[in-house]
Amino acid sequence: QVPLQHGAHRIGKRTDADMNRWRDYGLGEFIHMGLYSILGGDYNSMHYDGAAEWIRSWNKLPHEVYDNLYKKFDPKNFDPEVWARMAKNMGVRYVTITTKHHDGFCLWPSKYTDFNITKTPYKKDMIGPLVKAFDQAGIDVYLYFSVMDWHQADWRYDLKTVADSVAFNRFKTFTKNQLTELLTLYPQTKGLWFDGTWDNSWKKSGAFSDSLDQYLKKIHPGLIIGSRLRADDYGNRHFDANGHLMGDYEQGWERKIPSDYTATRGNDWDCIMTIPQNGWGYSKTWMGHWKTPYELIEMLAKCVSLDGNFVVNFGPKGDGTFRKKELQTADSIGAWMKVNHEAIYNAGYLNWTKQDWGYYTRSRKDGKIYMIVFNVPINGALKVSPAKKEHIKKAYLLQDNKTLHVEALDGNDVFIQLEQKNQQEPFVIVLETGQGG
Ligand SMILES: C#C[C@@H]1N[C@@H](C)[C@@H](O)[C@H]1O
Repeated sequence: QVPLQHGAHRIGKRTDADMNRWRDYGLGEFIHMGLYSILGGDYNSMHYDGAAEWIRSWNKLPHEVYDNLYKKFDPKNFDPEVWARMAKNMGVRYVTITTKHHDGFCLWPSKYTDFNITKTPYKKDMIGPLVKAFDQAGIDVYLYFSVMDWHQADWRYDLKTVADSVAFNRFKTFTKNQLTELLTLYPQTKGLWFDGTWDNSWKKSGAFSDSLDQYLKKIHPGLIIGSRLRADDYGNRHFDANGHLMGDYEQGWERKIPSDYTATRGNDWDCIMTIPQNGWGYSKTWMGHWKTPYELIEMLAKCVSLDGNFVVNFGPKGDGTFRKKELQTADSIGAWMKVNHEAIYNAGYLNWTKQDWGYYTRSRKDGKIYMIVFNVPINGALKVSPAKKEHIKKAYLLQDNKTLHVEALDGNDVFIQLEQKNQQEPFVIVLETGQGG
């Protein structure tokens, strides 16, 4: 064990009510909205082939042009109730909204910088109405905040000189002030989602990140902060020098999912996922493959089966509306969730042998076991190998309670026979089990 001042202060999962609620969400939504939403990945009839919200870093787009986009920011068709209804229909139980991305533009009336929404044609706060609308829809709100802030003169990528440290100390105060402002203005917030903490300047500020984490939780008890905020005494992020998670959940699963339960190290975690290959802000041209609803539902099932949550990202256009493909995706996921949410909400890992047909989840409420089936074998028989001493008493389809034939095999293995094999979408089988035998 390496002696650490600013490593993990808690070993193991948080067990308070706020974190138990987070653990049971299952499905979430991420929303990236900002000045980049105006450009949609294009400038001067050219298309930026990076992530659309990073277009300011494109050498074909002068910083001055980007930084003056605030003069055009006017989401005339933005309606927070529409956003909240879309999320509710999709079945999400938490939403993370960008308040300030790396460009430093604030979607709330911050008094710590003029680079904020009150200076735009739109003028009004967007965060407040969104927090209210989602909160009223029963969807918990988390606020995304980028520590890296390209607009702030005191931002530093590294701390090489005394002058760097003096400037960065001012930047730390600015950051703490803005975060205090957000939690004060929007007290319904359940957590903060930090980003832009990978540079050396922040890695060298482990003590500050530790004190900031503790300060924010003191002024907002129960606040949930993932592992992307802190650095330890040696600049390690997410896991300290002793391999312990620094945060309430692991926040490293960006566009990737753990391969198996071991990869989760038994921590809480969630995966945030783009519908296109990459790109979080609105892009007029979705590069490469964009995921179908069934691909996203399979990712959701896999995440929940490994004790995680799955968060789908949406990038509204500059006018405040969503592209048709995103609305259709939200609708399709919502239609599936309406029938099958019991296998997702309040559910998690089951230590039975993974089978090719799909994923197991087990309800944390009543222990019920679910099979979320994506691949029906040619013989129509789904193999189930329960853990020792557990045996299958009954199997039935969640959607219509139709009982399925269970054929005993060696030990307590069984085949669950499907009468028909032409399912058109993922479906759920509920298993009732007994002990002994
Ligand atoms: C890199 C990076 C950022 N992290 C994701 C959550 C997006 O905000 C992307 O711009």
